[in-house]
Amino acid sequence: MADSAQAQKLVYLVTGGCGFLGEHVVRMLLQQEPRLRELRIFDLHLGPWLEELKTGPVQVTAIQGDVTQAHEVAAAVAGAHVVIHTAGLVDVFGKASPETIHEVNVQGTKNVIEACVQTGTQFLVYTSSMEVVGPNIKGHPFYRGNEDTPYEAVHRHPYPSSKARAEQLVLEANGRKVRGGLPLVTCALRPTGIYGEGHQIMRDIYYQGLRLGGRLFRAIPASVEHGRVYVGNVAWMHVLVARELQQRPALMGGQVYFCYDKSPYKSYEDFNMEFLGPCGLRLVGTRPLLPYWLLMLLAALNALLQWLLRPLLLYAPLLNPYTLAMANTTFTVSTNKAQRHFGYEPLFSWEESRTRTIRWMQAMDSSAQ
Ligand SMILES: NC(=O)C1=CN([C@@H]2O[C@H](COP(=O)(O)OP(=O)(O)OC[C@H]3O[C@@H](n4cnc5c(N)ncnc54)[C@H](O)[C@@H]3O)[C@@H](O)[C@H]2O)C=CC1
Ligand SMILES: C[C@@H](CO)CCC[C@@H](C)[C@H]1CC[C@H]2[C@@H]3[C@H](O)CC4=CC(=O)CC[C@]4(C)[C@H]3CC[C@]12C
Repeated sequence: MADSAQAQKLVYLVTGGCGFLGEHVVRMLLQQEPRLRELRIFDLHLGPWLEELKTGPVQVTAIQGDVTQAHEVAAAVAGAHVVIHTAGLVDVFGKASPETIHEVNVQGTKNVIEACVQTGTQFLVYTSSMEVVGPNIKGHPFYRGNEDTPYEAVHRHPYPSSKARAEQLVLEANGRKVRGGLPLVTCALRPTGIYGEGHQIMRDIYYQGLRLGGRLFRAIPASVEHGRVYVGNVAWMHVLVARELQQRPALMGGQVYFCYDKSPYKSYEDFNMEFLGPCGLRLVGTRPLLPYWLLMLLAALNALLQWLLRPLLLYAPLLNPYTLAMANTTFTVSTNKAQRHFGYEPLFSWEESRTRTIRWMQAMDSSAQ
């Protein structure tokens, strides 16, 4: 609990607070951070659900803005004690140009750092990604690794390259003097593939399954493990890290933490079936139905079609050479660094995470009918 001197004194800013993860961080802060006085939510697109939050005891300030615009960021950051920077362009499907991805993820992060320095905000938590590590372009497995596991991180795709550069900038900024002379304290959280209520890709896969008559066809061997973590636990880690960073700056400043919980190690497709199965979908095949070379060919064909059609329309299917490589390369984490450094334990068990996700999918299903 908060000590009385600090009760309801703090101003937090969440960038990207209307996104999939951002909304969970916002709601978690309101539930779990008793020292909050004001919560600022900064996003390119504000959600209508923000209105319901404005009736509670914490002042909720919605700010429509763009992280690529330094002056908008500085205005939002001024007077905040803590910034949680989750805003980002998450695109591995070729919807946005590499320049736009760089602008939002790298320049946007630079703007957030500079705003903290100029306005005197001392604590910055950055939502990074497992992708800053891998899987790398060589397809090397990362099997239950931790933050110190050696791995050749080599990126070509704009999304992981931009996340890696932004993370580096955030970590390098740790210790810089902010206005007033105090040191900036930063750290980065690296979620693996996040799932849970509001997950757009899960929604897309679900509707794809419905279009295919309630079936999905196995494309990836069941033996390939893909790390997943429940959105509620990722949000909880953000809240805890932001709180503890203020108590233990020397230990936590400049550190990276993978986001983890008790979700089981499975292939991307088998894991999704934990939710899609109870919603009536079936995964056909115990082994991939198509040989890998044929999948690669289809993925390459999709990439070619995307390029050819670009002047006319946006063709951005789930399967492309990058997403195929992601799904087909083992990448799982096994670590207790967050527990050791700031006492993190998952707030939601696997059973609860699964039930909540299924309930959300079933509600989505009935509202679609
Ligand atoms: N979804 C996943 O599995 C993972 C996501 N992440 C990271 O978590 C963060 C949040 O991702 P999601 O919630 O999945 O994505 P999302 O797309 O649902 O949320 C991102 C939010 O940022 C906002 N945003 C985008 N460009 C902006 C700009 N120029 N100015 C202000 N706001 C802007 C969007 O409007 C959106 O509300 C991202 O930084 C992403 O890289 C990391 C690991 C896994
Ligand atoms: C080959 C298809 C056959 O079913 C399946 C294609 C699945 C892909 C769309 C996903 C497989 C792995 C996902 C990524 C992974 O979970 C890590 C991520 C981290 C992030 O920071 C952002 C999201 C993502 C890139 C995630 C995106 C979707 C996949 C590539």
